[in-house]
Amino acid sequence: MIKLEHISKTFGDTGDGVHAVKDVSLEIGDGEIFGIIGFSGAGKSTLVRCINLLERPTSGSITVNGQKLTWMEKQADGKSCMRTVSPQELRQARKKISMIFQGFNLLMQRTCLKNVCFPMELSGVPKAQAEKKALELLDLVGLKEKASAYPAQLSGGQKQRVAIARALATDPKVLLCDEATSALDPTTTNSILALLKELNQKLGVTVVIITHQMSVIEEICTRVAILDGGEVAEEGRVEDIFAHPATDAARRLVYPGGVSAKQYPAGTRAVRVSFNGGTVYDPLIASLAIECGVKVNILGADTRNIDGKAFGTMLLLLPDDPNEAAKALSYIRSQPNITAEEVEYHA
Ligand SMILES: Nc1ncnc2c1ncn2[C@@H]1O[C@H](COP(=O)(O)OP(=O)(O)OP(=O)(O)O)[C@@H](O)[C@H]1O
Repeated sequence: MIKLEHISKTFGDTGDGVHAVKDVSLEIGDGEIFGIIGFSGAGKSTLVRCINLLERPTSGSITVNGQKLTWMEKQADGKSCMRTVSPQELRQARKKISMIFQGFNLLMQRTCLKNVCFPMELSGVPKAQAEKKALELLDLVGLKEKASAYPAQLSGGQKQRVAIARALATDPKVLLCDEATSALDPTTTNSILALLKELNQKLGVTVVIITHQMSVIEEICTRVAILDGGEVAEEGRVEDIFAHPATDAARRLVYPGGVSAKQYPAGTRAVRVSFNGGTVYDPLIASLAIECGVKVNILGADTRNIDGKAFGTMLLLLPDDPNEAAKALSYIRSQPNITAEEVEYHA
């Protein structure tokens, strides 16, 4: 379990410094794949780097794998001050909290095998034992045949696989992924996300992913926190956030293009249909035509399929005939897992 309590981080002076993270509290369960998403500058990297104290928070308590890494302590003058574990305890704790990065951070003069051996060398694991484990890990990430290749000879996706193998060398319980797929093309991104999901299931490792791409969250996370201006704007199950993005930040991330009615002429009647997790591709438009004899046009759509369920919104043009429009509206409203609102038009 990762428990963050009232984490704040200010760079520079507390007065006029940058408040990168403001009073963030989160709990991430063992074995979860948890996403932290936000726009550039929202404080994602800073927050995730607080989890392993690569960044020391200004205040707040951090507990990882049952161990308090920072905590607040009352002083004689009544003020609270932050305490941290000793450097030696932190080194031990970090073995169980690995991290991968957007830029892979591989050692370019070392072969893939030696890169994976590196954390084991630091821990004093005998060479033969380290090499045996490194080969197993390279096999696990599908790159055994690249053991003696150098990072420069690998593609971006392969480099990230080596970085993942290296991150697993200390048998971590937590894997922090800082924009780990942002430098990769969509196909490679998907293969790395599939690998992370597989490792989560096989090894039970807790995965924390920070990203600015909702598609990454959608692909593998079960829960997500949305950071906005250093604060948690929203937190919850991915499908709930997709169904009902309650904050402006969530709406901008979930539906960046939005579905706007403003581009259509005044007087047009339309209905905004929100899909709240029913079976995907329920043939709403077709059944409107067949069961009600009403034809509607799709003006815009921004829908997503998450685990076989439909989320998102669709803007439908209602027929000019008021009776037909009423019929269509009442049919749409009678459908399960759908909400419908008539859209107001402005000239
Ligand atoms: N070392 C630093 N010194 C001063 N300010 C910093 C430092 N690191 C981050 N910041 C500031 O803290 C804020 C949050 O930055 P952070 O990198 O955590 O955001 P982010 O959400 O990860 O952004 P991005 O997606 O662009 O990486 C930004 O305003 C940034 O300029």
